[in-house]
Amino acid sequence: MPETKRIVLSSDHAAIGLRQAIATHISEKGWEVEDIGPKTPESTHYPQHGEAAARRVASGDCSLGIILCGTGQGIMMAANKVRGIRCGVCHDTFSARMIRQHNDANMLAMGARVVGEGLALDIVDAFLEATFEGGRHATRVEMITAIEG
Ligand SMILES: O=C(CO)[C@H](O)[C@H](O)COP(=O)(O)O
Repeated sequence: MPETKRIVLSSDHAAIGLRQAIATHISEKGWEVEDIGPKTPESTHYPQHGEAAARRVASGDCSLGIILCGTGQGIMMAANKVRGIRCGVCHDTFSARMIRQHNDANMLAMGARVVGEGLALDIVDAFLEATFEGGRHATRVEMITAIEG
């Protein structure tokens, strides 16, 4: 579990309802939630929301981030352009656990047009409850970081 229990949430227009459900769910579990996503359903652009959330994590302001769009893919691609970010798209609980345990992911992306709310909340729980195992996985994460130059 990270030291700071502050988490940033964001999304584009495709995932506002799911984002609000996740905010409520994780607040009830004691997380301080910084929800920086759009409040109204007008069409918007996922790269700006992915980048803004990623910068909150990269700066250390938030220890983790959860970002959403229709598929999770575009917003994940944007977040991973920010130095220090390791974000994976997960639509199953096994992957959500493993990106923390093996990849030390600091952001989770999901697609609101892919998963229903019940599964999405289970995925969030799996992500938040898992911890990085270190050891051989730390070597590999360091190799990912080295690619950033
Ligand atoms: O999933 C997404 C990006 O990966 C976006 O949410 C999706 O492309 C938005 O589509 P539209 O503008 O048709 O609502």
